[in-house]
Amino acid sequence: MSLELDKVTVTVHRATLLREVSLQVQPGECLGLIGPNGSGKSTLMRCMAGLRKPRSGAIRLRDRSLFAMTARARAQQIALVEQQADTTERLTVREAVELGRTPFLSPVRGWRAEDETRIEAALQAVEMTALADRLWHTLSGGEQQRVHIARALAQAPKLLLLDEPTNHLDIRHQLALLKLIHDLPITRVIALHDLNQAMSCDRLALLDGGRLKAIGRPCEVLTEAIVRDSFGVAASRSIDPAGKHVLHFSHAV
Ligand SMILES: Nc1ncnc2c1ncn2[C@@H]1O[C@H](COP(=O)(O)OP(=O)(O)OP(=O)(O)O)[C@@H](O)[C@H]1O
Repeated sequence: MSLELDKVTVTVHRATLLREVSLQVQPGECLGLIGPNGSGKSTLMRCMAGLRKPRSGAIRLRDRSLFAMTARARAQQIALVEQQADTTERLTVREAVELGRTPFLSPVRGWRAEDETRIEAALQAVEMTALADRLWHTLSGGEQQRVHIARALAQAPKLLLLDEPTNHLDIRHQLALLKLIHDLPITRVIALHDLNQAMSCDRLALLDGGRLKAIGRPCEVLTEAIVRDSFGVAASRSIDPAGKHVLHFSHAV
């Protein structure tokens, strides 16, 4: 599922949050979204999910305008895991994950065995099967985050958008989640703060002050000069024994 943004500009009152951002996400690609705090990553994610309409510019999902689609049609294709998601409902973990199947249900299309299978697989993928009957509000931050991801997986999206999904997760669950995302055969956009984790994406898009500053292969985008300029950090880069580029940060500049 391809996604194309053409000169997307978002304003709030007099502030411009995104300025003429144009990019294409190719089918099956994992595009990492990086940038300092406040650079516009979450705003761009919400635009890509169809939750925020740009003031100008176009967003097309496989050649179709995102905003010409109904919310239900969008939800059948796109899943978004937001940075801060909460619910006041008294839900169990399983019920929270079942919400991922809502876009596919209708009066003529009830709950099926296929939905059940997807719920079980999603719970298993994030290692939450054992906690399936626990109440959502009793979970830790990291466990809640894993449930959000399970809900998005249960949605079986063609485009998966993840806004800092490793937030709250311990290092084992961070690595397990990144591997899970890496192995998914669908189009993915993932906002990450950890620049070394971002190195594993197929390509990176760097936002700075609401503008797209660079897009390309991770080793092209995350140069020492760009890290200094956009993130204000002195860094050096090396290649580890597995052939992966690794950034070493020394101090703020
Ligand atoms: N409703 C709003 N009114 C005014 N400014 C806003 C509004 N929403 C977001 N902003 C501002 O827009 C900018 C971009 O915010 P956004 O959340 O997209 O950044 P981000 O790159 O995701 O940041 P972070 O890395 O801190 O999560 C920020 O400066 C933020 O303060």
